[in-house]
Amino acid sequence: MPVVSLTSTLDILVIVSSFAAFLAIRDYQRRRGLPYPPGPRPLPLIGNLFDIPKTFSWLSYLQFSKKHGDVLSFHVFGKVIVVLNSLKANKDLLERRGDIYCNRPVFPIFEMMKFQWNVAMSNYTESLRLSRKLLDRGFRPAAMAAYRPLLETKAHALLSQMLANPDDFEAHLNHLTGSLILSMAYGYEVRDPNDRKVDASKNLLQLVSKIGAPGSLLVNELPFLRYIPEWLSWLSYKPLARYGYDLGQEVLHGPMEFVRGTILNGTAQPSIALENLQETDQLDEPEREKAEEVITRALGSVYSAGTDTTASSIMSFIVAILLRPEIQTIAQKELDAVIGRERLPNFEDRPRLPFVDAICKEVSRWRPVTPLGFPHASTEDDVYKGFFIPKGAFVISNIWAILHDPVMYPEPDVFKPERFINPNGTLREDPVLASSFGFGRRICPGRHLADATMFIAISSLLSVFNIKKGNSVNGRPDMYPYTGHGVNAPCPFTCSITPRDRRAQELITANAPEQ
Ligand code: HEM
Repeated sequence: MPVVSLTSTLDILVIVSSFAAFLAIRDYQRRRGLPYPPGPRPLPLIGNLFDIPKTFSWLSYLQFSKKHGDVLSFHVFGKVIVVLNSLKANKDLLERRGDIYCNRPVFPIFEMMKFQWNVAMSNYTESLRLSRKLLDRGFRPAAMAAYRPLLETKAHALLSQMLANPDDFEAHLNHLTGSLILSMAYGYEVRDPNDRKVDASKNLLQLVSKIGAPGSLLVNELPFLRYIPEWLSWLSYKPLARYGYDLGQEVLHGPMEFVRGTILNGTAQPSIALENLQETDQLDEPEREKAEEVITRALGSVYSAGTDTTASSIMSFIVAILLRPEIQTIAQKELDAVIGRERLPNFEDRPRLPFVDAICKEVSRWRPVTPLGFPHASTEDDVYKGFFIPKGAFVISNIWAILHDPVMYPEPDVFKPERFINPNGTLREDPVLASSFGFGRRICPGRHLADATMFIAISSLLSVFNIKKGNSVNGRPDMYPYTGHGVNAPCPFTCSITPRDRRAQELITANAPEQ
């Protein structure tokens, strides 16, 4: 008996080693002998699984890049993940070779959620191209100029909510960004502070940001785990997928059903949905259905991507003021000199408010809300700097590394709006900052809206409120931890937001929009 079992063990070893050798030779031939980009040494089978932390992975990638160079590769269960840590590598690949790096990687959990309808998850297909066209048109700078009165009104509503209930500042910021998108995209006015539509998009983005990073969920690395049946409750991914599916469908169809209802009863408000649906009127049936699908997908995608991102950035602005209160004093001096105390700021003031503008820029640099952007995937084998990048590789932009480069930005971890002010007091434009919105064909279509929202919210808050430290954060003053997820937001904290004086309070009340 022992002889037989020894033989079979040897047999298995021979079969496994031969298979591994076969895979290694096939891989070598495919690479034509070229190496993968450098990185930490992978373990057999699991590869670098344990080298990729579930949170704050951008910091680990940055450390690895100091040892191995700006283009890294990691291997997890045979999947190749390439991380680009410099502006040059991102521009060379994602922009100059944008036709190769325009797909999105496959995430089994998102397939289980049937989430491919979302533009951010979709490959660069014809339907995606049409959705992008619609979004690029709907959120282009000229369109943003037309939305300025809406943005200003929403900022005034933010101020009056802050005055009434300052402790709920996070909810008010989500309300601002969510209600803006719902109004622009669907003509839907959010009246209730607990509106489910705002919560649904925020919850969806938070879920996606938690489960969509490499190494964050085992089913993404071992797709067969998706078949674990539901009765093995704590091992099965099916309940999570169903929760994500339901949330996704609510975000995709809820507001569009609202628009269709208002068209039928004649109360539809101007919106990107209405404008595009009207254009489909002349189309015949199959084309019309396809066009409606493009509109639904495109707008569902901005609704899910545009709320939590901008709100989290404005939360980081509050954290920055708590850490460097003197910045608030300088900004308020500038606001008082340019605008006075008799009115609230508007977009026409922006060119004369370089310091406030520098604060907005520094927030995006200091705490980029999507430090790793969203992964691209390559559509064919490629070679860069002599390294082999296989078709289907995950390609990740380490936006954090670019915006924390100490040569470009000395003392990168310190919040310093001054770095964007020229010696003559004017604003220093910095094209590198655009990296916070990604690269190439998949660059964020909402970047102009995000920029305008941040300016109007930050300038309005500074003009009438004093933001100061609250009690403490978990007993540790001056510590403002972040989630470390794909959307990197501050963890809940307290602070005091009070009107600067009686005049400020009157201004807020006088400008509060009617509910
Ligand atoms: C501070 C705010 C924001 C930041 C930092 C941000 C950043 C990003 C980044 C890094 C990407 C991935 C780009 C790439 O793949 O290279 C992205 C994609 C996207 N963003 Fe934003 N974003 C913000 C706000 C918004 C807003 C307000 C909207 C909606 C109006 C929006 C809609 C989208 C969509 C739909 C995509 C997917 C694009 C695609 O896959 O083709 N984002 N964003």
